[in-house]
Amino acid sequence: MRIKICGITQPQQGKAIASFGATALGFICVPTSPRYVKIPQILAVVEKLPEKIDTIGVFANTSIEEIVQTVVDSQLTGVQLHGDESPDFCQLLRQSLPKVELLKALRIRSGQDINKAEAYSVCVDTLLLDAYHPQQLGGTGKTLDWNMLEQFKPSSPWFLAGGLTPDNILEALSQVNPSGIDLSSGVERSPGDKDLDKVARLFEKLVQHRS
Ligand SMILES: O=C(O)c1ccccc1NCC(=O)[C@H](O)[C@H](O)COP(=O)(O)O
Repeated sequence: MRIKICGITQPQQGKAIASFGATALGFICVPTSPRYVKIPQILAVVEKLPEKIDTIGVFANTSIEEIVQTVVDSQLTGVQLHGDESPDFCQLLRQSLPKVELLKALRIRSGQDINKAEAYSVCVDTLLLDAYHPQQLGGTGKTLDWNMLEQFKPSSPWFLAGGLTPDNILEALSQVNPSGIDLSSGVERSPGDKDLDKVARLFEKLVQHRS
């Protein structure tokens, strides 16, 4: 299972989280977020990481030019679209970045939002299901209604996100079967400042899940 820790801002924390076993780190490229990082800050983290880890830039409702520039300059391996981007936008971005993993986040409020998944499955590599919040796009700490996802089996791989913590991860994984999990505020001291003790506890729980 892929394990993505999102909202990384500090090189030493990124390196430590990679050594615990994260398979992907996320960088918030959304200026209104308290976890916002610019290109030099992302590069400072990326340069300390082992090559095999995925590095994902998270964007929302911005231009293709801005995304491409950030991906190239920050040496990112993936782009997560976390706003209201349409399938057409995803397809255009794919043409500009054919070798970069493309993820589309869907913020789930109802079954209707889940039904949108298939339209994106054909134009992105991976889906990410996050909780809906009326004011915030992500990093909200709100959980999804996992019951709604018990039968969710899209044609592309998908991450479960939204309010996951070391305390609830086993319960979540007992109900749903994602290809990966994504955590941010559940392993933080404050926005952008990861709590390495919580990250360690998460990986202990994931060992229990496997055995
Ligand atoms: O984390 C942010 O501040 C953020 C801001 C704007 C768009 C997306 C953002 N985060 C995206 C993520 O992938 C988070 O990991 C995801 O929303 C889960 O967050 P949490 O509920 O805190 O685990």
